[in-house]
Order: sequence, then C-alpha cells, then structure tokens
Amino acid sequence: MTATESPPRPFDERRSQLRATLEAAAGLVVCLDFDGTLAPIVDDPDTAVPTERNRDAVAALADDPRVTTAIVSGRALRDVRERIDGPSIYAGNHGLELARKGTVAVHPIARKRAAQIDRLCSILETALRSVPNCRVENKRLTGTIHFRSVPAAAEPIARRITREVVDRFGGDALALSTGKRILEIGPNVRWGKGNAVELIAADEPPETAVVYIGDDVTDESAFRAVEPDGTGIRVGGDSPSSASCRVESPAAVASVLSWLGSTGTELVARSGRSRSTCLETQ
Ligand SMILES: O=P(O)(O)OC[C@H]1O[C@H](O[C@H]2O[C@H](CO)[C@@H](O)[C@H](O)[C@H]2O)[C@H](O)[C@@H](O)[C@@H]1O
Repeated sequence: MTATESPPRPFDERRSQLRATLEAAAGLVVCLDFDGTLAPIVDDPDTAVPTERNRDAVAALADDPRVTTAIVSGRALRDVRERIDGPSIYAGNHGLELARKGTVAVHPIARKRAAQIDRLCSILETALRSVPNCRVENKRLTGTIHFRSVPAAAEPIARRITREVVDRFGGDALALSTGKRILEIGPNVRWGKGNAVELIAADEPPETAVVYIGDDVTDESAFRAVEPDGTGIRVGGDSPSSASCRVESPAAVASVLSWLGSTGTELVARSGRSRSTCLETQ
C-alpha cells in the first residue's frame, strides 16, 4: 500500500463529500474506463458491451453541455469508439492516443515503437499457438495477451513464455504490465491514463471537478491524477486504491452516472450561478 492508498469507501458513504466538491466546482468532467466499468468483464474481449443503463447514462451525460465526458480505455482508440458512442473525448491504449477537438494525438515514442509491438505480437502468436484459448490482441501501440480462457494448468506456462519472449525481443524499448487475467506489452515510457486525464482536465476552466471511474491497475494513475480535488471511484472489491470511493460493479456505475447527470450537474450549475451573482455585486 503506498502512502496515498487505503481501502476506498462505499460511494454512498462519500456522497456528501462529492456534493461539497460539486457545490464548489465551476464545471464537471466525467472520465470513464470501459472494461469492468461500463461493460461487465466477459471471457471473449470481442464480445464486451456496456450495460444498457450505462450506455444510456453515458449518452445523457455526453448530451449535457454542462459536462465534459471522456472514455479512457486500455483498448485501441478505434475499438473502444465503436463500443460506446457519445463522448466528445476518447483516450485509447491506456492514454497513449487521445482523440479530442477533432484531432488524434499519439505519444511520439509509442508511435516509433509500434512496429516493434507488431513484431512482438506476431512472435507471441507463434510461441503461444499450442496454449488452448490464449489470445494475443494486437492494438498497434500496445498488445494484450489474454489468459482468461486458458485452462488453469496451462496459464503459468503461458505467462512464462510471454515474459521470456518480451525479455528476449523487447529489450529496454518495451515493457510488460499486468491487468485482469492479462499481460500487456507497451513502450517503456512513463505515460498512462493519469497523463491523459491531466490533459483532458487542463482544457477546462479552473476549479472544474473531475470524476474518474475505473476498475483496474492502470486506472490507479488516473485516480491519483484526480484526487483529492476531484473524485476517483473504483469499481469492484475493496482492495487498497488511490480512489476515495468504490462501487460494486458496472451495474452500480449506472446509478452513479445518473446521479452525476441529475443532482451533480444541478449542484455545479448552482455553484456557477452563485459565482456570477458574486461577480455582479462586486
Ligand atoms: O482500460 P479498459 O478499458 O478497462 O481496458 C483494459 C483491458 O480490457 C480488455 O481486457 C479485459 O476485459 C476483457 C473483456 O471483458 C476480459 O476478457 C479480459 O480478461 C480483461 O483483462 C481488453 O481486451 C484489453 O485490451 C484492455 O487493455
């Protein structure tokens, strides 16, 4: 546990703190992870879809001019865009690519190393061919090796092969990281979802409240980016996290999004009105 990590509190117990944050805020940004947050975790990554309530709640937030809504995913940008519609901002590949204001920015080192990722994904596909149901997802800037459907007895071997291949062919240029029943290869750079969230927030007026909801290790840098002025909400479990709140599941995320879209936006709007009243009376 790092100095800033402690078990997050249930969202309902922290609601009054979030109310206070929003009452003092000039605007609201809602950043959302995809797998395990909007979409329940499933065996086959190709079949992951948001729950209907999350889809509707995201569409409502995205339509509200008082809110900036962003998806911040480990999936490739193009992939995640096809899975959830509405937001004006999308970050893919754990923040290495960021689509906003009509342009797509790509981390320059990640762009340079894309050919190496492609090569490594091919090598891994061959090396892991004999492991039943082991899947290599080539996302251009990163690659994901999926073990969720691999028989339990074969998983340690598959993970070992993956580590050995990345050590041998990735050198210092590429790095391996973990996720939910996956290993991921990416450029060896200090850049993650937290950096993307900081860029998104920097476009907003000062004193905008940022809420980030996510479920996995790579979401921790985003929680650190928003806390303590904003609010991180961890989905699932009560293990230590840099998020101050938690909810149980993607089903519970929908209730938080609905609350943000109704009460949350109202609190921020009221705060905006009281600010302008103050200015007018000076
Ligand atoms: O940051 P996210 O949007 O949460 O993406 C993280 C990874 O999500 C996907 O893998 C995870 O979800 C799959 C579908 O439910 C599941 O089968 C797998 O075990 C999970 O790790 C996605 O396939 C990866 O590319 C993302 O990096």
